[in-house]
Amino acid sequence: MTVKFTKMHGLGNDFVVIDAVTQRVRMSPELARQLADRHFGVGCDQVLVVEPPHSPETDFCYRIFNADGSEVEQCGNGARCFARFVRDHGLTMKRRISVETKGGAITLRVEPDGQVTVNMGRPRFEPTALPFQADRARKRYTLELEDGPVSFAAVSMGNPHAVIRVDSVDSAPVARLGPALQAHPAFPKSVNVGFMEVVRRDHIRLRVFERGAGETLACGTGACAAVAAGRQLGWLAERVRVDLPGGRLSIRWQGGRKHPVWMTGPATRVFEGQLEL
Ligand SMILES: N[C@H](CCC[C@H](N)C(=O)O)C(=O)O
Repeated sequence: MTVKFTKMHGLGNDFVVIDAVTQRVRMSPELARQLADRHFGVGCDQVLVVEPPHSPETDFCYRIFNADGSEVEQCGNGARCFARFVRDHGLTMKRRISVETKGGAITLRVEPDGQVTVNMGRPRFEPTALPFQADRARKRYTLELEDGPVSFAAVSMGNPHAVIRVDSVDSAPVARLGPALQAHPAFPKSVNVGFMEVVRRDHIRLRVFERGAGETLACGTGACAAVAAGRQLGWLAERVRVDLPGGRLSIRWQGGRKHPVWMTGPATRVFEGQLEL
């Protein structure tokens, strides 16, 4: 069976995007792994599958599979690429699109300049962001790892994040600490590990070792989690420029439990292709 796909990226965080609205596609963890393989498949950090909505309030459903085949709750860069994909493929003419994900419904706005603004929902700092029980009031946790204690903020953007403040992202031990935290019993579902350098109150640099994909060139939910954590800890302003290895995102969070995190950034189409499944 021939299935069309589009290769896209959000600041270098790359995706294979498949229209399962007009095509009959049954995604599986095994197929996602095959598609994501950079030698035997197309190659990507995540596979995104666009499906019809389950509820009348939303326009679409979109499913997210990491390169390791795990299906996850949310993907910020993927959401922007999803919005561009459904318009480019004539699945909608809307500029304001609502979509269901495993982590909840989000709304997207395609700007006249082609950038996409996403309401990523409210950040959650409760221990639900951490499977182990912890003091709700605590804004940072410390775990004893082999190399010593590591302090981090725990934030859920629908998917789990641990945000570590570092002096410099260039020298941050991303390849060592990322996997160590992900393997820790405190995170039985693993975790996305962000390394945040605060340049100014309105500017951070960030690297993210992602769950199910390793270090990526950008992570949208990671940028939202880092800004929410930094603001919660009093280090950041409401509007923050986030510089990731693959480029820049604009993140805004007013703070407080009621307000969502807003993310604005690009969505790029690389090529169209087709698969024999
Ligand atoms: N690796 C993430 C999913 C992709 C998130 C990232 N690509 C983004 O842009 O938010 C997880 O397992 O929760």
